[in-house]
Formats: sequence, structure tokens, C-alpha cells
Amino acid sequence: MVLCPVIGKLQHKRVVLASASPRRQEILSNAGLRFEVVPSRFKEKLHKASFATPYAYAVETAKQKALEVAGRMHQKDLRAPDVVIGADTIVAVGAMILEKPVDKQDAYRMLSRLNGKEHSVFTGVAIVHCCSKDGRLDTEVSEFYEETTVKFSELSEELLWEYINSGEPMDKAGGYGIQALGGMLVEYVHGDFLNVVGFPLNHFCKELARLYYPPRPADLRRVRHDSIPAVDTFENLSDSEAGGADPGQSAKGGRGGEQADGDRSQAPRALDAALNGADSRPRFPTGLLELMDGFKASKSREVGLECWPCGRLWDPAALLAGQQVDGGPQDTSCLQGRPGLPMADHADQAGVCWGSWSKCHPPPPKVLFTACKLKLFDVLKDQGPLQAVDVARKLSTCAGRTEQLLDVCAALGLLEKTRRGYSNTEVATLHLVSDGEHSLQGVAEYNDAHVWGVFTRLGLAVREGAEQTRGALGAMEEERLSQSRELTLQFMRAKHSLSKLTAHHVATAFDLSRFASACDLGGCTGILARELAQEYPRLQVTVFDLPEVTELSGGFQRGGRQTERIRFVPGDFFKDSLPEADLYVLSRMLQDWPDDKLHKLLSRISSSCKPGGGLLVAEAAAEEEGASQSPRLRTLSAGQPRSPDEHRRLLQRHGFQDVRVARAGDLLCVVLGTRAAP
Ligand SMILES: C[S@@+](CC[C@H](N)C(=O)[O-])C[C@H]1O[C@@H](n2cnc3c(N)ncnc32)[C@H](O)[C@@H]1O
Repeated sequence: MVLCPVIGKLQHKRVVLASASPRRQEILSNAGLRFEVVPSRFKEKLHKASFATPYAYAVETAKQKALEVAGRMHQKDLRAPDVVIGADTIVAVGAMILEKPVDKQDAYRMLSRLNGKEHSVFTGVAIVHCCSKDGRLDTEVSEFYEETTVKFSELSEELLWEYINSGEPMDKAGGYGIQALGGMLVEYVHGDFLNVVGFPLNHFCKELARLYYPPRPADLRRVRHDSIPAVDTFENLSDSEAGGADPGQSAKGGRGGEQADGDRSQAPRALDAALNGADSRPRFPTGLLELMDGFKASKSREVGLECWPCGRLWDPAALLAGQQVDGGPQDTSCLQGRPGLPMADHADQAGVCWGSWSKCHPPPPKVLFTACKLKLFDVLKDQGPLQAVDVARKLSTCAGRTEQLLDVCAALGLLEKTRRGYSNTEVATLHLVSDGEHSLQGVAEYNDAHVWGVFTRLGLAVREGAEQTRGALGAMEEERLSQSRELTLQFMRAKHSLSKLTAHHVATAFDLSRFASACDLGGCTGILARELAQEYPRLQVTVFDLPEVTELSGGFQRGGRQTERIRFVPGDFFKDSLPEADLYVLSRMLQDWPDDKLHKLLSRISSSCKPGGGLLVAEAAAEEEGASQSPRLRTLSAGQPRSPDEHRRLLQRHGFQDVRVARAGDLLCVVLGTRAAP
């Protein structure tokens, strides 16, 4: 879809709309934007007379609304969202600004002023890019306004009062809502209709296009060659066009690199840092991981562990143990009085239901795994764009099936399909080609070869009522341990590539310079240890992991000065004494363990930790309490993510105090507690 590239630029960011207006929410969600709603508490009381124009007032109000939300969210969990959108709509007759009426008389005064005349509707919009660094909030604001002219018909007093008595005018700027009854008052509209409704979507997309796709001389040249009219609209921009679709260039560095360069030239500073970073770390590819990992949740859905219509979860361990669960899968109360609705419709309402999809189509994760296994993204990186027949020839596969595979990959946002053929999207270039610095092929390979099977068997176990109490991860861990060296290596490659994306965020979520030594329990290939050693020049780091893992960790080391301060110690943290350290670290270790193991591990750490020492925990985080919960988080792990408060309580329960919580990257919650004197 042509509009996707612009809105899609916000896809992997945490976007917040600082407005309670349901109309704005509807416009933006209809456009495919995913966002949270945090209404601003900024009081709309700027001194109107101090603004030279009505729109200057609207823009300033929009900006203050967005900044208030960014500041409040940053203060609350020390991490602001990536983008906050603020908007303010006003109606102006000449220089006079009409906002929302305070009562019916006020509504009457406003509507009488508009009666039979033209007026202007202005919406000021502020897009605030946020960046939290060292506990400070850095913001960059892009702002604009849109004006639409509206003419009211000559309206009788009677009609005006009838409209006022309908109650509609009361929460609307200028005292009318064009999208509902108020539409009857309007003779004509010149300009963007949605601007009058409350949000100028078209201008917003153009603004995103300006921010994310700055024009470059090469693009202009190419447009002339291709004889495509150079129209100043976001509709012409796709990733391929903005990044340069020259196949020669694409073969050299991939569009990811080119795109980054293009963005870097004009994107705001905070945004630039977030996108590319001083250290060129990419954004956390949430959507892609959701695709690779989401089947864990969907497999649970298939066997009824999660009710997909309402998203209610049942404890898998309880089901595995054959216990009766209140309101089990047959309970249809969650269908909210509409039990007759077909399953697919409920699935739609609940988001994705791969469980039911998998019965008739290849499920999306399998499509992705197959494409990786065939090295499809490698071929397109080196030789794309390619037509389906050419891809099939290069992969030695059936042309018809290959085309289907390519089309599903395009629908999943992994490929782009244009007249010239298929090519990798930015996310595929970054994460799905085999030799990329940030390749997640290891995750795809391990999930395909191993995890998929484990979760399928988990489903069978539940259907057959097997008496198992282990969590899914426990089953996987034990299976891995009893199997081959190749499987362990595969597992390590998967964890290694994921950790590469998160380690820096974990290491820098708090200032850890007060600690002289750290022990990363379950530290696997030592990626986080390396990042810690790099960030804190006097820190000595121990990586503690099972012997079969530490034995193979050598193959993942890159050398470098900080390596001298890192040592690998083999052991089992449930049985062996833990190495001494000022700071213990658990990264992505807690979520999947059943409760008894979790508490055993925490209590062993608590006993080893000296008073004043620390425990740092990093996990995928549930959204803050009260915010609308995103189903995507549930799919990132077999277990259910805990909220920041649950993490805090967990550490407190095991003797840690002054527990602080920070968000790191897109989805991680990092918690630091200090061991109290026993
Ligand atoms: C989910 S991975 C997390 C790896 C790493 N911390 C990260 O953030 O990517 C779990 C790690 O814990 C290790 N592990 C599991 N059971 C263990 C045990 N009993 N003792 C020590 N390490 C263990 C695994 O070998 C693996 O490296």
C-alpha cells in the first residue's frame, strides 16, 4: 500500500498520542498507526492575544500538550516514548478564536457567529521526538498547522437550538462536529476535511515524509530517468524510492545503509540518534521478533491456554498438570453476548490468530523460517529486485510456489514488491541476510529447528492430558541439554544475535560505575559482559553458565581490550556456589521459569550478594499498569511478561531495596535493586 512507507516509519517506535479525542484516535488508527493514548494534562489557557495569528496559538498549544506528556512519561519511568504527537483544533472567525463552548449559551453565541459565513478551522500539530539519555529527556519538535475553510448555510434559530439541544456541540471546537449532525449545517468545505474533524492526516504524512525521506539529488535524477512525474506528495515515496532503487547500489550495501545515510542528513537529532545511534545500533525489531516467536503464544491458543477472543490467559502449568481451570476454554462468556460470531471474526477482534490460520495456511513464522532456510533474503540482497521466476531459478525451487512465498513475505513486510520485482525491505536487509552484523538468522534457525517442535508437542501433551508441570521453557532447556553440541550451538547463536540488539540498552539503563565486579548469570556467549566491560572500564565481569555453554563460548569472542576483564565460569546456578560479585545480572532469565525455580534462583542470589551489592534484571516488560496492553508482548516469550511493579516486588521480596525500574530499548524493562543488610 502506497501510504505504508510513511506511517510504517513509526511502526517500530513507541508512539504516544497526547490527546483524548476519539476522533483523532480513529483517524490515526485507521491510517494504520499503532500508538498508546496518554491524554495531556496541559491546561489550554495560553494567552490568545499574545499570538500574532490563530494558528500560532493552535501550534503552541499542540506543542505544550505533547511536551507535557513526554515530560510526565519520562519522569515516571525514566524513559520517554520515541514519539509524542500533540494536536489542537480551533475555529477562527477573522482573528477571533473559538474553542469548545462552556455551556449552551456559549454554543449558541459561537454558532450564531458562524451562521451563513465562512470561517477557518486550524489544527496545530506537534511531533515530538524524544530521547532519554543519562536520566535526561532530550526532545526535538516538528510542528505545522493546517487550515480548512468551512461555510455554514443560513440557519434558522430553531435549527440552531435543535442542534445545541442534541448535546453534540459541547466538546467540539467552534461548537460543531462536522462528522456527525453538524455536517448538516455545512454548505461547503475547502481543504482537508479530516482537519475539521480534528487531525490533518494528509499534512501529517507529508511531514513524516519530510522528516524521514529527505529528498536527495540522486532521487531527483532517477525520477527524471523513469519519467515519473515529480509530484510533491508522500504518495510517491516508498522505501525503495527514498533509499534509491538502483539495483547496483542495492547489491553493494543494501538499502538499510543507504536509508540510514539519507535519514541522517535531515532527520532531527534525537530521532537520528534513535534510528542510527552514535554507535549505529538499529532499533529493536519488535515486529520481526513477534513474527519469529509469536507461534509460542499461538500454539498455546490452539490448545486453549489463551482465549483468543478476549485474550484471557490460563496458567499453562495448571493445564499441563490437568487441573480444572475456572472459565476454561469452553467458557464463552468472553464473547460478550455474541457467541454466534464466527471464530475468524473474534480472531480479528483480538488481533492475530495464527492458531486457526495454521489449520489452512502455512503460518507466518513458518513462511519466514522457510525463506531464511532457502537464503531468499541473501539472494535478493545481492541481486534484487528480482522477478519471481528469477528467484525460483536461483533457489532451484518451483516458480509457482516461490511466487506464493514471495507474496506472503511481501504481505508480512519482509519484502517489497514493485514492477521491477521483489526486494528486501529495510528490516530484512538488517536482520534477515545471513552475514549482517545484526542478523537474526540464528533465531529463525533455532526456532524452526527446535522451538517450533517443542511447542507443537506441548500442544499434544495438553490434548492428551499429560501429567507435566514443567513450563515450556523448562521442557526446552532439558531437551537442549540432553541433545547434541550442534543444538547447543544453534541455541547460542540465537541468544547471541538477540543479545547483540539489547545488551547496550541493558548495560546503560543505569549508571553501574559504583560496582567493581559483576556476574552475569546465564550469560551465554558473553555479549552483555562485553558491553558492561566496554561501558565501565574498571569492571571485572564473570559469565556464569552451564559447562556445555561456556565450553563453546570461545567461538563467539571477538578479542579486544575489554576481553581481559571477562572470564567464563562453568556451573549450575541451582546447585553450585555462585561466583562472588558486587553486582549480579540476570538478563532474559526469569520470565520463563516456573515460580519455584524462579524463587530458588533469586534466593540463592540474595544469599550470595553482600549488603550494598546489586541485582540487575532485564526482561521483556509488560506495559505500565493502566496503559492499554499490547498483545505483541505476550508473543515474545513463552512466559507472560511482568509489569515494572511486579519486577519491583519480586526483588523486594528477596531482600533488595531502593529498587529502580527503567525501560530500555523498545521492550525491555531493566530493574536495579540494592541488597539490604539481612
Ligand atoms: C534465555 S538464555 C539467556 C541468555 C542471556 N542471558 C541473554 O540475555 O541472552 C538462558 C541462559 O541461561 C543458561 N542456563 C540455563 N540454566 C542454567 C543453570 N542451571 N545454570 C547456569 N546457567 C543456566 C542457559 O544456558 C542460557 O545461556
